[in-house]
Amino acid sequence: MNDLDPCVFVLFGATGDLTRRKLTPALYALHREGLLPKDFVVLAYARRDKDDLVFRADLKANMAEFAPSIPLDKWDSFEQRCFYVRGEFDSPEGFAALRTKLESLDTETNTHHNWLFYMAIPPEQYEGVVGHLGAAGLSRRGMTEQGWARVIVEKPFGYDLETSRHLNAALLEHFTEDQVYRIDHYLGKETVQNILFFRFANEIFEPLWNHKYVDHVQITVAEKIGVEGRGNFFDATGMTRDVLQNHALQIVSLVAMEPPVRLDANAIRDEKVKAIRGIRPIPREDVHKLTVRGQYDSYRHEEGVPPGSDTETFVAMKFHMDNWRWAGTPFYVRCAKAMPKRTTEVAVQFRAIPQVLFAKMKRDEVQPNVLVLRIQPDEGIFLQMGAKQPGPDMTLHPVNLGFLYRDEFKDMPIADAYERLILDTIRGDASLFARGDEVEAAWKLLTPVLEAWKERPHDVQPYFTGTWGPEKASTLLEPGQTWREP
Ligand SMILES: NC(=O)C1=CN([C@@H]2O[C@H](COP(=O)(O)OP(=O)(O)OC[C@H]3O[C@@H](n4cnc5c(N)ncnc54)[C@H](OP(=O)(O)O)[C@@H]3O)[C@@H](O)[C@H]2O)C=CC1
Ligand SMILES: O=C1O[C@H](COP(=O)(O)O)[C@@H](O)[C@H](O)[C@H]1O
Repeated sequence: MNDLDPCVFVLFGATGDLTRRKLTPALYALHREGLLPKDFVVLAYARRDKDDLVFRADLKANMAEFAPSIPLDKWDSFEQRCFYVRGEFDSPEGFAALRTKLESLDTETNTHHNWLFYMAIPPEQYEGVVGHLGAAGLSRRGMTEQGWARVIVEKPFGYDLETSRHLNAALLEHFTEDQVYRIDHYLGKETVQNILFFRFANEIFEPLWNHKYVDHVQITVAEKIGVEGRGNFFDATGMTRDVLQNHALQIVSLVAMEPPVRLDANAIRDEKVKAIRGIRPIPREDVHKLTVRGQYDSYRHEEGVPPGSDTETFVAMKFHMDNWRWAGTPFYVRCAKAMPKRTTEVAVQFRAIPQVLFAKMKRDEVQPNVLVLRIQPDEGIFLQMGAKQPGPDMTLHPVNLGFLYRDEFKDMPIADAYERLILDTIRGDASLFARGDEVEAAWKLLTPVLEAWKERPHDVQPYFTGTWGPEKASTLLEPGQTWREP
């Protein structure tokens, strides 16, 4: 056991997809590994007529469906920690009953009035639930002497700049920013966290990490799958809102940021928000030159997608950075579904050599160095170098230096991102969570682009499933640059 604060994990959305697919396995895995606080209980607040026993059976069924490989050897002790209270989201009486239940759990289970509220619910319900928590005295804004209250909010954090500001204001009416944990599950991925370690624990790369040595950076978030039955949700959202605004921009900020003054939540997030603010706004007249949208061929036949939909399943953007470190080094970001493979990577392409020694070779025979941070799958880091191919000729051959997590950390499987992030909320460490100003900075950059796209809906280019997207994406690149095939 550990010295984490005891607490109650109050779950809103106990029957939802996120709870079934992600939260149940993560909570149980943490319990099984002995990583939860000794005194820790899960309390679901939901509208369906159930009791503790039915709720526990449902959780067990989630494990069978979504995490069958995790042994249930410690299930009995886990389910003893799980409770259910019935209530509506719009009922003050329901929230009063929740308060009574919390207080009785605090006494019975020694959870010290520490409450963690998880919003695994549709975003349109956030404001109402948070308001009721405030009205019932559960948010305990600014009160610390009686234990802590924290709220975990799931993406999307708004739909554009205005709605994100509205959501932040609604949260801050009842909680302080320090109490709010906005989850972006990419930040819980081991290899995304490793971007920070790789950059700031290795002296050799930091001097090269700037416009003088880096020609450009490519960030790819590619999924092999299409919308997989989520057509309704996805068609109203699109790839830009679903992935680029959050996951991809979080990666951009970690790659582009300056070293934080210390490794704490606000110092890290101060630098990340500066990095996002450093991206040059895309003027309306340049939107069609700096962004490309695509849609995979069978998208309009997916369930829930209207026949004439112009929603993008592929998006690529070119970002110029208006800061000292990256001036003149573009960042290319592409996020897409129905790609040839599932892969997320950062490729830092260094500048070409001056060509003096190899003047007789064609330019593209001397490939510039590329550093690839592979975030998933086959997590690892590779540095592409040029080496002499054995033999009588002076032939250059690209080779890789690198490591794979699965070889290097054999007995340390990579945990699911939700495990790490839930643990951090209990620890009270918000380093891997998006702060309100970061989210707003991202929307400030993208909202004008989304607005401009509305005027040119037919710019969405078709592409074949299993290809790297529309040809037009290459028009974003500068001469001599090509999109990588990860
Ligand atoms: N699913 C995923 O993989 C991911 C989800 N998210 C985010 O997580 C959140 C939840 O998503 P997801 O689980 O997919 O959503 P679901 O629609 O599957 O689940 C919603 C949950 O909220 C409950 N709920 C909705 N309205 C009410 C209401 N008026 N009163 C009481 N309960 C209500 C539902 O209860 P009931 O069963 O009674 O209707 C259900 O438990 C969303 O914000 C989503 O964007 C983020 C990343 C990934
Ligand atoms: O948030 C989301 O992310 C997933 C991709 O996550 P990954 O961990 O599998 O890379 C994406 O499929 C989904 O549309 C989006 O909402």
